[in-house]
Amino acid sequence: MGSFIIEGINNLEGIVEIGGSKNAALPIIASTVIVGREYIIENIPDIEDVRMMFEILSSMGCKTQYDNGIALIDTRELNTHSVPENLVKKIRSSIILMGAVLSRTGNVEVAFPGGCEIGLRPIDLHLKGLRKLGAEIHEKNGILFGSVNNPKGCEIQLDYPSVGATENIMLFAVSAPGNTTIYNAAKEPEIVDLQNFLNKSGFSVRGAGTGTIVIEGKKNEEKDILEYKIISDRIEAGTYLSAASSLKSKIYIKNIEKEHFKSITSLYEDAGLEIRETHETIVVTNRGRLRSLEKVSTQPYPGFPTDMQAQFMASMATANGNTIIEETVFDSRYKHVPELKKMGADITTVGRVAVINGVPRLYGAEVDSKDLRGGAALVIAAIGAEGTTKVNDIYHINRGYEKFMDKLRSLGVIITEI
Ligand SMILES: CC(=O)N[C@H]1[C@@H](OP(=O)(O)OP(=O)(O)OC[C@H]2O[C@@H](n3ccc(=O)[nH]c3=O)[C@H](O)[C@@H]2O)O[C@H](CO)[C@@H](O)[C@@H]1O
Ligand SMILES: C=C(OP(=O)(O)O)C(=O)O
Repeated sequence: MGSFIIEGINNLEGIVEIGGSKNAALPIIASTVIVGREYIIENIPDIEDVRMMFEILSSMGCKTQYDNGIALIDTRELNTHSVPENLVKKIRSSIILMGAVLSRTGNVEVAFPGGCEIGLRPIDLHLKGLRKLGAEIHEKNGILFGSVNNPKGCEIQLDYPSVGATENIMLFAVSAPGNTTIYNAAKEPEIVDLQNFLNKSGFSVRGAGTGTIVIEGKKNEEKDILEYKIISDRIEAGTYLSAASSLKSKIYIKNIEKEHFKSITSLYEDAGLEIRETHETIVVTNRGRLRSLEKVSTQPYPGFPTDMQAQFMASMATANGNTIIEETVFDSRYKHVPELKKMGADITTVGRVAVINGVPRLYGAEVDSKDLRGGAALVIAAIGAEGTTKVNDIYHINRGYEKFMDKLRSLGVIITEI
């Protein structure tokens, strides 16, 4: 399954360019099936999850080509409403195809999705929303069968601002006649990107980025080739920021949308990183050991993202003092903790709370990556550790980080893949 070997070093220096956002690209690629046409989408990250989404679309009769960040997608010949079970189970965003395929064909068959194992991850809010819009959905042997005769816009109050449920409902509501209003919608920048994409496609969505999204359902017969550019990945940018945190470093992080990751930069500034912003670049300087922070809770956007929790924990593992982290979004997202402890970290978890007692140095060890961000956090920890670290099962990391090894090398990290 592949491993990284990382030699601990003394400082990071260089420039790293951030790619397109995984969590924006995946639902946008899924939404291309709603209208059969050709699309040219730029800034698509070169990652395993995207390759998987292309494989799903290809298996359903669509054509996809990808080269150097640009995808050509042709969904005119979609020939099934059945999403292949083996592929659906590999990525989380495959569930978003439910709303998109229902929109296009009025029917869908899809298994429960995969993705990182970071808790229960039910899809009750997706199903509740789609049903309210008129879909009939039942489950048999782990497969969801959906059909719709008379979709109708409606008001949907989400019990929690779920990213996936908001996206799924948007993709079905765009073609359900009448207005749909989603209350307590997720506010993530990736939702705004999806709205922008849908509007450019000829649909009518407004309010994304706030808790209330209004979708005017309508027939969309646009046929022209559609061009779009995905936003950059705020979590990838945050991950390189965390790489600078345990060493004396000066790195330039390019191609960012800095307003999207204010909650990340402000936390690292509080911990002692110097961050200077120019238009699309931030310059991060670390002059020594970071300070611990009293308490950090993960929250839906605009709060501190759960997708940065593991990397932030790796940073705080060598900070001066104790930090408390509370993971409020997922119920089981601490699988990186036992691995960080193998490297000498002093961390105790009780339920969703982790107490990190910063130690002066971590040391190299053999550790296992259990999920995407947890795996990245182990690499971050290894960069500042004394000695050699072997991080196993790096396919988790490759799901969501584009050219991770090459980008780290460009910052001076001594890393090889075996
Ligand atoms: C591909 C993608 O975009 N993944 C992101 C998306 O995941 P995802 O869309 O799965 O995350 P959600 O926002 O839906 O989940 C947040 C919380 O809501 C719960 N929940 C969700 C749906 C539901 O029907 N019922 C329910 O109880 C989940 O179990 C979890 O505890 O947002 C997460 C939260 O920012 C990120 O960590 C993921 O990187
Ligand atoms: C949890 C994540 O991804 P997914 O929802 O695709 O599993 C993530 O990107 O951190």
